[in-house]
Amino acid sequence: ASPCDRPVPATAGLSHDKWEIDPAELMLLEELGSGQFGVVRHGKWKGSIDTAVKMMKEGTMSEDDFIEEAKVMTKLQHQNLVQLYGVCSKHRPIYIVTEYMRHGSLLNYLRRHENSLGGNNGLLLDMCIQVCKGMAYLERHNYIHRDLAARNCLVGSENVVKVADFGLARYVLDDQYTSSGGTKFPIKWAPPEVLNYTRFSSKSDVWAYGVLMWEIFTCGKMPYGRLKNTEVVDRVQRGIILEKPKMCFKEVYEVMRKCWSHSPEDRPSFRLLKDQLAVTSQGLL
Ligand SMILES: CNC(=O)Nc1cc(-c2cccc(-n3cnc4cc(C(C)(C)C)ccc4c3=O)c2C)cn(C)c1=O
Repeated sequence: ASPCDRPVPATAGLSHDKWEIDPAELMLLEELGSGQFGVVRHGKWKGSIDTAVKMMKEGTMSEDDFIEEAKVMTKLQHQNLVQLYGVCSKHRPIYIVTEYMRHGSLLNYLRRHENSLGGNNGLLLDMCIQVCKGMAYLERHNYIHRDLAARNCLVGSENVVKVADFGLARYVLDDQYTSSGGTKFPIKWAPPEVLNYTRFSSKSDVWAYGVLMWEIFTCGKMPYGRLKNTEVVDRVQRGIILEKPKMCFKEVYEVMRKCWSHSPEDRPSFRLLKDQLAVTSQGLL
């Protein structure tokens, strides 16, 4: 449309593309690792703000759809969500710039600190509660994660835990990851309705959250051990659930079991889980 008949955007933010970051303001530092979309580096934004910069490998992501969604994602702000600062979309590869978490993934943190975390039910339960708060915020905003797991949570200073990469699963082009038959599909975190119909919802996130609680209380064990994906699908569909981790209070295991109710309606919301875990935590500690 010609500029004259294009409506003036309601808020200044829209007109100045405030989700667009000028790459000249970014200083790229050491490599942090690589994920579904390629290499991620530590970076400094405007000279002082610590960031993580995902450099999107060509062909790994439906970029235009993501750039559209980024406008929504930058508005999701909570102390237990890894903040999306913005994108550099005027060049290729595009960059996704987020908050930096100094201790890396929760899964590696649990495995590295098993000895000090092992007996500390208070700390482990606090980690569960932090993730639950982040997920309750997403639930309130009708936002589904689609790949909640300890590997997709990050740890900052003072044992802060935040949920990362929420909603990004929708933009992955690798069908080994997106189709439930694919080798990269997170079968062990998926409820029956996702295994059978890929029907994602906040209640499928709640199932995955139960598995994440199990990961936390086992200090990062692989759910179902070395069972093949087909064996896990069979067990989940027959209602066989993960056993209680040795060091876990039975009241906490009860919460996990509710997250693994076969039908989504019987699973608690994150809102309810948050309150239940707070009560359990006061009762036990
Ligand atoms: C020492 N500190 C750090 O390492 N800190 C950090 C490491 C990473 C990091 C590094 C390498 C790879 C990945 N990674 C992992 N899994 C992913 C999974 C997906 C989905 C779509 C499959 C869910 C998408 C992107 C990623 C992804 O970028 C991350 C998050 C990100 N952030 C914010 C940090 O503070």
